[in-house]
Amino acid sequence: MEIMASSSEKLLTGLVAATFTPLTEEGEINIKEIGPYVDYLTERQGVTKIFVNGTTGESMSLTVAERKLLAEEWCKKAKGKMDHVVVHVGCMSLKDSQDLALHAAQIEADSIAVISPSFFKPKNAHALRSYLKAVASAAPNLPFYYYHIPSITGVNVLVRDLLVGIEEQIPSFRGVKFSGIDLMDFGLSFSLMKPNWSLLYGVDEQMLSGLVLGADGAVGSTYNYVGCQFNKLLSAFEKGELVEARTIQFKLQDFLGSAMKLGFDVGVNKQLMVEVSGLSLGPPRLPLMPCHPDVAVSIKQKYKSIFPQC
Ligand SMILES: CC(=O)N[C@H](C=O)[C@@H](O)[C@H](O)[C@H](O)CO
Ligand SMILES: CC(=O)C(=O)O
Repeated sequence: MEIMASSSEKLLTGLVAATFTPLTEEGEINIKEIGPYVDYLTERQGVTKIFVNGTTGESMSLTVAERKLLAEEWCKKAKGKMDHVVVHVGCMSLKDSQDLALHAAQIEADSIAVISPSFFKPKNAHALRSYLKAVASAAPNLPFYYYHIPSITGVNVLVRDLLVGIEEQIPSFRGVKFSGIDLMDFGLSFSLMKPNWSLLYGVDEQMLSGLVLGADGAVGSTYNYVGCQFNKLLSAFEKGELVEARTIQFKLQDFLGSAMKLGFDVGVNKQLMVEVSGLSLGPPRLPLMPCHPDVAVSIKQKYKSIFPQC
C-alpha cells in the first residue's frame, strides 16, 4: 500500500545546519545546551532547519540510547521555533537503525535520513536500496532521505543508480543529502527526481556549484556559524546576482582553506563553534581528538576577519 505525502508536507529547501552534539567536559550528553543552541541558530544565524545526529553530531560514536535522548530534546526545543528537524538514524546495524527510525516517528521528527553502513558495505545500488527500504519500513509515514557521503563511508554507489525505481521500494522517499564532490552524478540525479523530492547539497565550500545544477537546498556543518552569510548567498543566487553569490562562496573557501591547513576536522569544527557561539559543547568523543587551543584561536581570528558580521 502506498502512503502518499500529506498535502501539508512541505519540500525541504534552504539552509539546514548539521548540529554538533553538546557534551560535558567529561564526555556525557549535555542536554541543557540544546535549548540555547536552537535559539542561537534561529536568532543569530537565521537558520530554522536542523539535521541532528549526523556526521557533525558524531552519531556513529554515540549509543542508541544517547541518540534517542538527543533526538527527543532537539525536537522538543525546536518545536514552535524551527521549521524542520531531520533526525539521522543510520547505524552499522539495521536493527539499531529501525529502532531509531521508529523512535523518530514517536517523537514527531519531521523526517529521517540514513547514511549507508560502512563496515560491511552494500556492494551495489540494489543492496543499498534494500537496506534503506528495511530502515524506512520501520517509520513508513516519515519523509525519508538518503545521506550520500562517500568520502567517509567509502560507499561509492552512484546516486543516479540508487534512485532508479526507489519510489516503488520506499514510498516515503523524499530525496537525498548529497555530500559528494561528483557533480556529474549530482546533475544526472535530477532527471530521476519526483516533484515532492529534494536534492540537497552537502559540501559547503562548493554549495554554489550545487545550486547552479538545481539543488533545492544545502545541509552542512558550517551553517552553524556562517548561516547568516549563506542565507545571503541563497537569496543573491535566487535573484541572479552571481557576483555577490560567488563573493560569499569564495569567502568560505578562503576560510576553510586556511582551517584545513591547520587540520580542520569535526573536533576542530566543534571548538570553532564553541568560540564563535559561546555555547558549551565540550570536546568531541574519541577517536576524535580535542582541538588544541592555539589552533582554535587562530582559526577564530581568520573567521572574524572574513565574517565580521556573523
Ligand atoms: C565530511 C563532512 O563532515 N561533511 C559535511 C556535511 O556533509 C560538510 O558540511 C563539511 O563539514 C563542510 O563542507 C566543511 O568541509
Ligand atoms: C554535514 C552534515 O550533514 C552532517 O554533519 O551530517
